[in-house]
Order: sequence, then C-alpha cells, then structure tokens
Amino acid sequence: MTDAFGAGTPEHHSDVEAGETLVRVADLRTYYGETGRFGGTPVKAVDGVSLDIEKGETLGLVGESGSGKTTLGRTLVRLEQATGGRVEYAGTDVTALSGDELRAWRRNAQMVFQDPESSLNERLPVGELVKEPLDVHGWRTPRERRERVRDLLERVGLAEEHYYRYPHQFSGGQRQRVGIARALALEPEFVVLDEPVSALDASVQAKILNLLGDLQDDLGLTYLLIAHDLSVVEHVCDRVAVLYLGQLLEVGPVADVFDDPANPYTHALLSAIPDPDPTTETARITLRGTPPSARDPPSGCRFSTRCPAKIRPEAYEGLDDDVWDAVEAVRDVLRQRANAEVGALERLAQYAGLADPHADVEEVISDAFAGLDVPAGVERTVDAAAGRAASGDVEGAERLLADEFGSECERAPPTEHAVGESGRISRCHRHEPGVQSPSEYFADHDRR
Ligand SMILES: Nc1ncnc2c1ncn2[C@@H]1O[C@H](COP(=O)(O)OP(=O)(O)OP(=O)(O)O)[C@@H](O)[C@H]1O
Repeated sequence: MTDAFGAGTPEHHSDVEAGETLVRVADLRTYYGETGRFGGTPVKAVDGVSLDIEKGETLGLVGESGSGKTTLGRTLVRLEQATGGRVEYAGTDVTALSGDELRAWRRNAQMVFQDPESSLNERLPVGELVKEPLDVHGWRTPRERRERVRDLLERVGLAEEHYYRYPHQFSGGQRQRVGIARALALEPEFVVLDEPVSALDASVQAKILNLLGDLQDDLGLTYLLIAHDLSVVEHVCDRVAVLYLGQLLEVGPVADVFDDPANPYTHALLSAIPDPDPTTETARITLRGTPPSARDPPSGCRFSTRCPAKIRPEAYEGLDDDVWDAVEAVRDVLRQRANAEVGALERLAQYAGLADPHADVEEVISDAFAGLDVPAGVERTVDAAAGRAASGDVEGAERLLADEFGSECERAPPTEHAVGESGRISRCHRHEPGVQSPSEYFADHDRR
C-alpha cells in the first residue's frame, strides 16, 4: 500500500496498463420506473450502449439535456443499477457485484457531481466531508484519516485551515475542489466527472480543469467527462462519445470528430458552436424542437424524427428542402399528438371541456406550408392526412405520411459503422452503400 499521494500504484487498482481497456460497457440499459403514471412504460434513459474506456484517457460524453449522460455515468459507478447489459471493470462484470466485493470495488470508481452548491452536505465542515468516505470504508486509523484529508485539501488547492469551515463559506470553485478531494479520498482509478465546471465562472472553470488534468497526470486517473459545453470537451478530452436518447451515435478521437464529424447528429451539435474564425463559412444546422420522450423513443434511428440528413424515398430526393422540412414538421406534430402521454393529457382536457385536441391540425399544416411551392402529389397526401387528423384519427394521419415519406431511417435501427482508421464508429444509415454519406449530403445541401 502507498501513502496518501506516495509513489506507486495503490493495491486496489487493476493491473490494466495505460491504453488498454479499463471499462468495457456492453449493451448497457438503465430504465427508470417500470410502472409510470401514464401507463407503465419505463423511461429508457440508457438503452443499448456499448463502449470501451481506456486506462488513462479522458473520454468526453456529450448530448442534449435528457439524453442519458448522467444516468450512464451513474450506472458505470453503480450509483444506478443497470436494467440489462454489462459493465466490465478490468474484466469483472460490476453490475453483478454485491456485498463486500461491491464495497471493495467502489473504492476504484468515484463520481464528481455537477453542482457544488447542492452536492455537499451543508451541515458538515469540509474536512469531515472529505473524510466521510474514509470513515465509511474504515480506512486506516482516525489520525491517519485526518492527515490524509489535510493532504487531499492541499492537493486540490485548499489550505489546512479550510478543514473546519463549512461549504457555505466557500466560493463555487472552492466547493468543487472539496467535491474533487472527496471523490479522490479513497484513491480511485476511474472517476466520472458530471459537468464538473458548468456551474462555475469561465475563469474558475479553467482552473478546475487544470487541476483535474494535473491530478490525472499525477495519479494515473481515467476520466469519463460529462459535458454539454463542447469547447470544454475539445480542449480536455482524448475521445468523445455522442449520446442521443439513450444511444451512442458516434464515438471517436476528439480531433477527428471535431474536425470532420461523421454522424448527422454530431454535425448538428458541432455546427451550433460559434466559429471563432469569422472568415470560414460553416453552415449552421438548426435542429427542430427538443428530443422526443425517452419513454416512447422513435422507431428505427432514434434521431430520425429530427435528422436534417434523413434519407428520403427516391421519389422525393429532389424535393425542395423547405417543403421536405415542412412535411417533417407536420409529421412531428402528429407524432407528438399520437403519443400516449399527450393523448392522456388531451383526453383529460377534453373531459374537462377545455379544448378539442384535433381542432388546430389544419392550422399547423397551413402554417408549415405557408409561402411554399408545394408539388401537387405532396399536397394531396398532406391534405388526406389532415382530413384523417381532423376526424380524430391522428395515428392514421401519421401512418399515412409515414407510408409516403418514410424511409429505412425510421424503419430499422442503424448498425455501427467504422469510419476512417482511428477507431471511430458512427451509427447512421447514410454510411451504407448506395446513399450519400452524411458529409457528402451536408456538402450538397445548405441546411442553414
Ligand atoms: N431518477 C429518475 N427517475 C425517472 N426518470 C429519470 C430519473 N433520472 C433521469 N430520468 C430521465 O432519464 C432520462 C435521462 O436523464 P439524464 O439525467 O440521465 O440525462 P442527461 O443527458 O444527463 O441530462 P442533463 O444534461 O439535463 O443532466 C430523462 O428522460 C430523464 O427525465
């Protein structure tokens, strides 16, 4: 065994070498609430994720709010129990661990939480907060624990006199330092950092990120960094994984993914970052609305309901982009209306005499197509769908449009495709032969 920050590897660490797989995630699923209020469908927060994390790397995890980032992170450190699949840590499936084995493994896998305002118990002085995990694990003698806490406080840039202060006496950055010290108390090998700087001012963010980088170098840590700020990921991560509605759409080295994204969703996410160079002309892709419900995710590709590069039926390949987008927008509205949860709410509203839920479908349609030159064939199909919706058959209307305008994107889930030589993978039907790749498609279509 080593001292607090002594040389050498702590005994409880794995024998995995830098660059080898430390954490192997296989078809992982974490569902919440098997019996929901609206009819018993669980929220599929993580739904079939497979991913390797290498010892010593920083893997970024990005995706919109609600995509399952926190749930995935929490499942990897066993703060959440997986519904299915495996998390192998140095070859051992930790989803199956219990009792003493689980307790012993927990030393290796810790988490730093997003919000230093609420993740620290206000009633304990920071020294006690940092010492708590050592107490819980019965680490060495009480005196040695206090000494280790002093070392830890110093290591994260706090001073000895901070031991007896309370979290509310600290700034946001200092509180996050306390959170980091607490996570490191038991000398973990793998740390999930859940938005560790998003609640902090920009100048403080840089200091905390530097600290995390120094600690990684000194202690040989492996990080999973959850972040919504893509520029943070670009600066500090080795690889990045892109999550959408509980599934990974792209994984690869940061340099490659940021330089030349493979998946349409990554294209859209990255195009939202302001380009510091005003001379380059990068198209901004606007994503319509918010991701659909994780309780009732779309069939086929999860991103198909919002994808700007969705494959079209051959007859509509040449259709004007604006008309296509209007069709997609109408389909989106119909889908939301046919959704069980919305349906239940609407039935309730109807029962209370508040509204006729189908009254404004025609209005939605005329708004969507206003000012557009709509080909007669498209108009006929959309009118027929509007008629069905107005008579109360929203699902029938949705089906009619799906039959006419749908493609493999919404019929089958895309498989994993290797992209380039750097171990990158992307899930998208556009990587299959016979269609333009996502990059070729975006080069051809201005989706601003
Ligand atoms: N304890 C819970 N019970 C029920 N549903 C939950 C719970 N925690 C999260 N969810 C749901 O699971 C899905 C994924 O949430 P999660 O917090 O993992 O996403 P996220 O990508 O981390 O989002 P954010 O960026 O907003 O933190 C969401 O639909 C969310 O509402």
